[in-house]
Amino acid sequence: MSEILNVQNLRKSYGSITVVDDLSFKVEKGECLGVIGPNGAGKTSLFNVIDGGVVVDGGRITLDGEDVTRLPRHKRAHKGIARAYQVPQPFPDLTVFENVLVASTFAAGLSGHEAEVGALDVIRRVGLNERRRDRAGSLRLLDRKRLELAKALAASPKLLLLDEVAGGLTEAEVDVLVELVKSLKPHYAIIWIEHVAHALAATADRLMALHYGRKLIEGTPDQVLKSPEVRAIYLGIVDDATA
Ligand SMILES: Nc1ncnc2c1ncn2[C@@H]1O[C@H](COP(=O)(O)OP(=O)(O)OP(=O)(O)O)[C@@H](O)[C@H]1O
Repeated sequence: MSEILNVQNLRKSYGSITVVDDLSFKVEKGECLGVIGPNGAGKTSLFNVIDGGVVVDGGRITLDGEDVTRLPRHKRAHKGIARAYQVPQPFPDLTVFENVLVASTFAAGLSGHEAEVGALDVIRRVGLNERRRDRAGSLRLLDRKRLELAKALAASPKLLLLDEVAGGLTEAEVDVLVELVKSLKPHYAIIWIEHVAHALAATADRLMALHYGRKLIEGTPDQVLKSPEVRAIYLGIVDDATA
């Protein structure tokens, strides 16, 4: 496997509040790193500094060996960082195909036939082929999540940032999404922020728990979810051993 993202000693503060505190980790192609932490732990802030929405105060971010720390967001997108959001916001009056075509045209810089082929390919991969002519506004939530993923994939990313994409889904729908993310895993480096811990446990190779912007622990899902620190701080459970 090849290293796609390497983050070293990242720091970001807003005044006296440090939201990303000396954070270092790596993600390889074919790997999914799950990120958990209580509200306000700095998970969204971490995605913001990785995708270039927010400029870091210190540290270094490399993508596939190239330093992107000072690049603006749109340039990082062209280099291969794509993000899918919790609340999909497609153009509701455009079809599924047209929405993805917009992404493959502008984010991937494709045009004409190439853009159309690229859009149809990712639509198939997320399981929306049957619905490609439907208005995005008519889709149920799971299909809107699929469309959100297709738009991110249309940019031909190396690194896929999944920002609480399981939010709002039923248990059965989460299972479908988990299978979809698993099918994508071999082709990308994935970081998945999620409050639905069992979705991450089923998908991620490693979990990283954040607390006040700091890495609390990183390890296999089992190691992290069973660790006394995570149980105490993230899940609010105090073991006898830590009480
Ligand atoms: N632009 C900003 N200015 C000031 N404080 C900010 C800003 N953005 C985030 N914060 C603060 O940074 C901290 C981390 O927020 P962040 O949204 O990254 O946490 P989170 O782990 O994603 O939380 P949640 O699970 O609720 O989404 C919070 O205390 C938040 O209030």
